[in-house]
Amino acid sequence: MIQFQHVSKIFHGKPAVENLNLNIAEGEFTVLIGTSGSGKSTTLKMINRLIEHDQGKILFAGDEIHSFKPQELRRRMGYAIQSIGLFPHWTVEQNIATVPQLLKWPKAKIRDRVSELLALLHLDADRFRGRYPHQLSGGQQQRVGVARALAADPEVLLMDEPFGALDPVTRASLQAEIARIHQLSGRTVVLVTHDIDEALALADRIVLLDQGQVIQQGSPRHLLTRPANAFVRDFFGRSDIGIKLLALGAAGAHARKGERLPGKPIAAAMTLREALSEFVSRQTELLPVVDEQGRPIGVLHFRDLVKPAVEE
Ligand SMILES: Nc1ncnc2c1ncn2[C@@H]1O[C@H](COP(=O)(O)OP(=O)(O)OP(=O)(O)O)[C@@H](O)[C@H]1O
Repeated sequence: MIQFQHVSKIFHGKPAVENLNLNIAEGEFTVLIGTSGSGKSTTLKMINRLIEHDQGKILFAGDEIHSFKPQELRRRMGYAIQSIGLFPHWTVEQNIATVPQLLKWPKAKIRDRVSELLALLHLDADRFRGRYPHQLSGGQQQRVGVARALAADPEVLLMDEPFGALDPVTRASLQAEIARIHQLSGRTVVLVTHDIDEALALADRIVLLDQGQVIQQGSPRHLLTRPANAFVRDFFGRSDIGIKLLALGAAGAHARKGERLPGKPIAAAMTLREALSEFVSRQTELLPVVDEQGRPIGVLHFRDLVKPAVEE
């Protein structure tokens, strides 16, 4: 879907991105992560030509991005950023409708789409569509920013620290929304973050950058279990790697199916990292597991945390 071939960007004689090769498949959730100044935002902005690359080729859907008009690229790619960039004198509805208006969608279709997106992001349409950005909390503004990026159902969603500056609870709930939207829509997503747990929770593929170069790329499990060098190991936190691996597994996949146990159950979708916390805080070695509808599916055994999943 998006390919970088030997791409470099040089600012004032210094490369911000150097000889970058990336292949982002359609439908894939790619997370760009790295130290501050490693070139993450520059890489993202080169995709929709907010920054023009100096060397190499960037292909979108098979064609060099210079063959597209920047406006066309930006209509086909939603873009959400930390500072949100909502228009202050426009209502929530007008902000979300920016691209559909440009595309001259009929009024009724725009209204329906705004309602649909507000519902998707858990904002009550009747209460929020007429409000102005200053009448919203920071988290609500970020939700509207994400809704705006999704409005015209873009082929690609580009996000630069979209959940930055949020409290951990709101951040976790927006992360869950994005994961759900990605699963439902099957859209290609490229997200920049410096939050390792966010990257591990969301990514199909992580691209770790340092000083404008890719140090390693692969699935979260691959980077945690087969780090290419000491930098990668240190970046993901040597002592913490086991705990981070637990965050990649779900209780449902590790539960012994068919077993039953009374007591307060945990959800099948709970990560093994959270389950570990439950084992310790409840001082138990067995936890009943239920599915989304609350039906019992089995029992998670403490000792099974370190075994491969029954099915994953
Ligand atoms: N417009 C610009 N002019 C000059 N230098 C720039 C410009 N934009 C970025 N740079 C430089 O390019 C390098 C990469 O910047 P970039 O913003 O891509 O990094 P980043 O990984 O997104 O960093 P952070 O996590 O701090 O946001 C940095 O050294 C930065 O100072």
